Amino acid sequence: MESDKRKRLAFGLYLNYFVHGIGLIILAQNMQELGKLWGQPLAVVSYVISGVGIGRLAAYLLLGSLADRYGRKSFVYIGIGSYFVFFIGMLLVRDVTAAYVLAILAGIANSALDSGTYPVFLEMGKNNGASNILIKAFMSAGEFILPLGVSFIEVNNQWFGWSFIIAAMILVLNAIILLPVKFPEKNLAQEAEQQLFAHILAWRRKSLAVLLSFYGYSSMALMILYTQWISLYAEQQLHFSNLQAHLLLSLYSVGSITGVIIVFLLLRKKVAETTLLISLNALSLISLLVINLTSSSLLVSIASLIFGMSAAGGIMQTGLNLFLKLFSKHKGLVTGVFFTFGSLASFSIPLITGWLSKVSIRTVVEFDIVIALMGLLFSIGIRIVLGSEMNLAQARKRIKLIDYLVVHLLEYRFKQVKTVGRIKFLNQQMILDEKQEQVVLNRISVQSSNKELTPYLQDVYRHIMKNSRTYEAEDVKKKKLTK
Ligand SMILES: O=C(O)C(=O)C[C@]1(C(=O)O)C=C[C@@H](O)C=C1
Repeated sequence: MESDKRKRLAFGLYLNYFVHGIGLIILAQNMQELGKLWGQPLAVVSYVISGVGIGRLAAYLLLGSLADRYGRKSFVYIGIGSYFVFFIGMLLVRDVTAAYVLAILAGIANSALDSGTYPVFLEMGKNNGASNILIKAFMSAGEFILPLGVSFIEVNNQWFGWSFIIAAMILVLNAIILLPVKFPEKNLAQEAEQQLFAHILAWRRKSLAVLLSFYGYSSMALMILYTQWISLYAEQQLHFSNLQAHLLLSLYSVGSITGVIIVFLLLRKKVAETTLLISLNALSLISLLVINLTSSSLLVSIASLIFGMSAAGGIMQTGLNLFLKLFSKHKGLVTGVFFTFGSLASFSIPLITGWLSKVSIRTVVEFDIVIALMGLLFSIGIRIVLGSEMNLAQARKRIKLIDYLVVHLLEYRFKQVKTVGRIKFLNQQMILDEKQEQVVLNRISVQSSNKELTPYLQDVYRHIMKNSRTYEAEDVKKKKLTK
């Protein structure tokens, strides 16, 4: 794919996620206005918002598997179209049932975009899935800008619907940007990837699918719980001022954006996904423990920043990337499965924590520690099942080190061979010693711990000994000449 087209495609796809970031919070940010429009109390508006989650849950698996069959572009367009109807429709409908249907449509839009987009970035290839991490950055930018826009509109006494209209306009622009772009051939990079994962046995693949799906749940749950409860926890349990308590969430967002950049750069440097999963999950566990164990506002603030960086810096997307690479024939379906588990978290965590909060808000935060621990265990499990040899660049780095050692050992061996050669020359013995060569080859067979490798090792040694003979002969010839 030419670089201009590639840039245009990436830009369009990212811009969709900027709008999606807006879509994620636009209903919550306009609850009062929407309530007025529909003549309903806030509780009913909140009920409508839950429709988004239902739409997601219903659509992910179906759309994901269809996206594998019918190509990605149509699904990106289904996403754009559904979101467009959602944004405009929300301003037009006057009854709650219609609004609920539109909310479900937003959920469908979300799943269509995801199933159509995440696989594409991997199929564009080249940077180890780092581009998928930037999706998160564009979402965060949308989530960051919308509240500012909403308060700007409010302060200037403008119509609340403008933010909906602007979001819809960006979608129209996107539809135009993406129209002439050809998406990469489905599963183009697949062959190379499959080579890399071809050795993974069926039972390992099954265990990895289960672990990564659970990781889809835990990584989403970790963030949802934190953002929902941290301010209340800081105010009620740590006795922070209202401002300090809300600042924690802002620090979390700043951390999240920083984390996205860090994870992006690390993935480009070919750091293995499993290394990132383990270290970032460990970091989010540690920061939650700090938040739980101290009430110092400085420490808690730093911990909130680090938690945002580690738990919300694209680590969920990193898990998805790994999942996609392992099952590269079914990228759409895998995206669907992963986010179905994520949606289950968005749906169940508010229910579970609502119930736990009756005990205390501290218990709720403790529950987040349990989730972080589970996430860490899943990551370690994934690393163990996968083995550490799955990253091409990393494996090559290890080979480089091994070759360095082998070259030095061979040099040392040739030095000894030279000595043997000179002794044989003095004793007027033949250079070729078939018996000795057989001794060497037998020894290799005894020494090699992997019997599958024995014939290869013996062949390597036949070549080494052939070269030893040539080396010995050359050395002897030189000696004769200098005599
Ligand atoms: O041990 C010897 O006689 C050698 O010359 C060394 C060596 C070897 O590389 O191991 C090389 C040539 C001989 O045919 C047998 C063995």
